[in-house]
Parts: sequence; structure tokens; C-alpha cells
Amino acid sequence: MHALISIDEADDQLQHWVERWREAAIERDESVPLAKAMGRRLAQAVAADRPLPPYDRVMMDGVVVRADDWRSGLREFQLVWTQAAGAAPRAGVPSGCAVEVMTGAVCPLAPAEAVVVPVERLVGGIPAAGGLVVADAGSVADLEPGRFVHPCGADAAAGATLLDVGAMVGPSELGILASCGIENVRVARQIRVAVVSTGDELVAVGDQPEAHQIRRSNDVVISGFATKHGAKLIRCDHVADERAELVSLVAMLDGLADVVLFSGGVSMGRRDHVPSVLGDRCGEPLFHGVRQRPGKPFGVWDGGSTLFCALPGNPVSVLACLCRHVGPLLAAMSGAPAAVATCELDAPIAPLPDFGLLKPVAAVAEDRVAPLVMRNSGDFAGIGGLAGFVELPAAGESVAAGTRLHFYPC
Ligand SMILES: Nc1nc2c(c(=O)[nH]1)N[C@H]1C(S)=C(S)[C@@H](COP(=O)(O)OP(=O)(O)OC[C@H]3O[C@@H](n4cnc5c(N)ncnc54)[C@H](O)[C@@H]3O)O[C@H]1N2
Ligand code: MOO
Repeated sequence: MHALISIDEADDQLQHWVERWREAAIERDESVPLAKAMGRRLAQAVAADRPLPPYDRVMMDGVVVRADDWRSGLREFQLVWTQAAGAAPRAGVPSGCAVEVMTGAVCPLAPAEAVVVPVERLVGGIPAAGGLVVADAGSVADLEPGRFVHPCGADAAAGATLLDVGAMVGPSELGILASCGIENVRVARQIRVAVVSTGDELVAVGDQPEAHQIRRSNDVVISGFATKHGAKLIRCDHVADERAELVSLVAMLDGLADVVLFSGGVSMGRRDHVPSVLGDRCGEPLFHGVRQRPGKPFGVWDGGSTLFCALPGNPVSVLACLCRHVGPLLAAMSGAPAAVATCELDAPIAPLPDFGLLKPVAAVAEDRVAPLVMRNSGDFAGIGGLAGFVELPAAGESVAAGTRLHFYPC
């Protein structure tokens, strides 16, 4: 391992690499049909192509009458016609008359001149055209002109920016895109991730392990995390602690993947080949060793178009490095604006003297998390329900319940 760097220095190194990578990348984004845009990051801003709503929109089924009639105390009207949703507007309402309206219809009067009387406030409901509309006088005191009319442009003017570059497309963004008539949208190209787990002791999930073996779980965790964070998983390999095997796998992945995520083989053991193999191929690491616990032996090597990230093999260290470093890395590569969430602690935690503490936490309420008890960084059984990690800088004060800390979700 090299000299340990701080967590913030690791952030800086990764951020600079992302900047260089994004400048050099030939295809950073692509166009996809709306049906495939869910979970992708926008590579284009989205502006309203028309005012929202695009016309004065009636918000209740009922009738519209003139505000001056209403103010004069008139409560009985002759129904003249129906303004249905989707029908071109027939402007104006004659004095003493009512127009039947449906939710979503164009209001036949300007909002300030229109009183919408919901059908449930009409005695006997809505009659046929030409019939008498009678408003229930006792219950209508609150019907101000403009109430139940959603005015044209009240939500956004035409041309207003509705979504920024880097926004993650979720259900509400899909609705905005569709409303603006965008059938194909430019999104960041998915980051191609390859996962490599190393270790002679590891057997496939479906195999029966011997007493001295364990099942491979880290690669499943890493693959799931990468996919959840929007990446495209292109390979998942396991190599034994054999240098030659690792050398040829690294050569094959270089240039094929944008990011290679290793687990295990990164520490000081004689058979931990990952650092030397990556060193031979890429030269000096961006860093190898971060002043954080768990996850101290985390190392990153720059292969040019491929970034090689070596996560320590202990399962909780894997999760800590994924949440604290890899999630923000993948987001930045996709053009997401840099942003760190915070959340409130439910119980006090104490810092470590020389290392930043990455504390696994579970959600106890929206925006509030409780520390999970973890015996050591191999104790994956103790962190079921993990929501992510909070970060506590080295050697500070103990922090009390109620403190807000930076939070890195999984
Ligand atoms: N002399 C030193 N020894 C160690 C140091 C150190 O600084 N000096 N650091 C320790 C720390 S901290 C960690 S974390 C580990 C990291 O070691 P490696 O990255 O080399 O990981 P391995 O030794 O290969 O494995 C560690 C542990 O995790 C299990 N493992 C590995 N891969 C998987 C997988 N895919 N699925 C499930 N479990 C996996 C592996 O069996 C080991 O038990 O080093 C310390 N040692
Ligand atoms: O720091 Mo290691 O990654 O804790 O067990």
C-alpha cells in the first residue's frame, strides 16, 4: 500500500479523473425512446414547449357562470351548452346562463370572470340543454371567481426550464418529458462496468462449499449496486489467486469497460496480486490506501479510458467503498451534479482517532438513520437493512443523536 490519503483527497483524485474522462470520451450520451428512459440521466435540458397548463383548465365537473351574475346574487341559470374536455372552446357565457363543464375542459371565461359551481352543489344536478340550473345557495358562499380554474401558464411559462442536464429520469420526469412532446430523449450513455472477484477460497453461489471455502457474495453485491446506480454490467468474472490469470483478464477488460470493480486481493498478502498487476499495466495508482474504516486498502488505477477500482475483499468494506466512492463516481461519470445528501442520526456515534469512520446505518424514518452494530468488516450478517453509510471525520468530537451527517446511500 502507498501512503494513506484522506477521504477528501480520494474524492479530489476521482473528480479530476472524471473531468479528464468526460473531456476525452467520444460518445458520452445517446438518444433513447421515452419507454427506455426510466432510471437514466438526462444529457439535455428540457423546456416547456407551451405554457403549463396550456389553457385555462377547469378543475371540477359542474357548470360555469359569469362572476358578475354570481356577485349580484343570481343562483338560477339557463343551461346553454356543454364544454367537454378535448372540445375546442366556445368562448363566453351569456348573462343569466350556465355552461356545463367537465374537468380538463377549456374554461369558457377568463378565470377572474368565471365561477365554477361543482355538480354536487347544484340542486338536482345538471339538466339537459335549455333546462334550469339551480345552485344550492347555502353551500356556495366560498365559490370565488377563479376558484377551480387552473390558469394558463400558472405552472410554467412556455420556454421555462423544467428539467436540467444530469437529472435522473423517474416517473415524474417521464411525465414532464411526455407532456413536452419529447419522444426520444438524450441521456448519458450507461457506464460499462465489469466486476472481478479474486480469491482461491471462493466458490459459486450454487456450489456446496468445503469447510475451508466461502460462497462468492461480493460480486453479487457489486453487480447489484452498479446496476441500481444506472450502470450497465458487461461482465462478472472470478479469478483464483493466480497472477497470470489476473494479468490476462485485466488486459481483456482494459478499453472494454469504463470501470472495473475488483473485490479482494488488494491488501498486503503475498497472493494479493491486484495492486502489482494494475501497477504493471497502469503505473502509479491515483491512490492506494485511504484513511477510512472500513475500506482502508481501497485503490484506484487509471488505465486511460478504463478506471480500475480495487475494493478490499471484506464484505462490509466492499459496501462502504461502493456507497462512499463508487456511487458518486458513477453519478459524476454520467454528468450528475455533485451533491451529497445528509441525514439525521438517531443515536450518538464516536469518531475514530486517525481514520474517517464510514458507519453503516439503517433508515428508521424518512431522513433519519440509526447506526448498525457491526463486529468487524467481515460481518455482513450484521448489516441487513443497510440504507447506506454516514461519514464521521477523524478525531472530532462524538456526535449526539439529532446531528446531521453526510449520507451515502446504497
Ligand atoms: N497485514 C495487513 N493485512 C491486512 C491489512 C493490512 O493493512 N495489513 N488490511 C486489512 C483490511 S482493512 C482489509 S479490508 C483486508 C482486505 O484484503 P483484500 O482486499 O486483500 O481481500 P482478501 O484478503 O482477498 O479478502 C478479505 C476477506 O474478504 C473475503 N472475500 C473476498 N472476496 C469475496 C467475495 N467475492 N465474496 C465474499 N467474500 C469475499 C475473503 O474471503 C476474506 O475473508 O485485508 C486486511 N489485511
Ligand atoms: O478497512 Mo478493512 O476494509 O476494514 O476491514
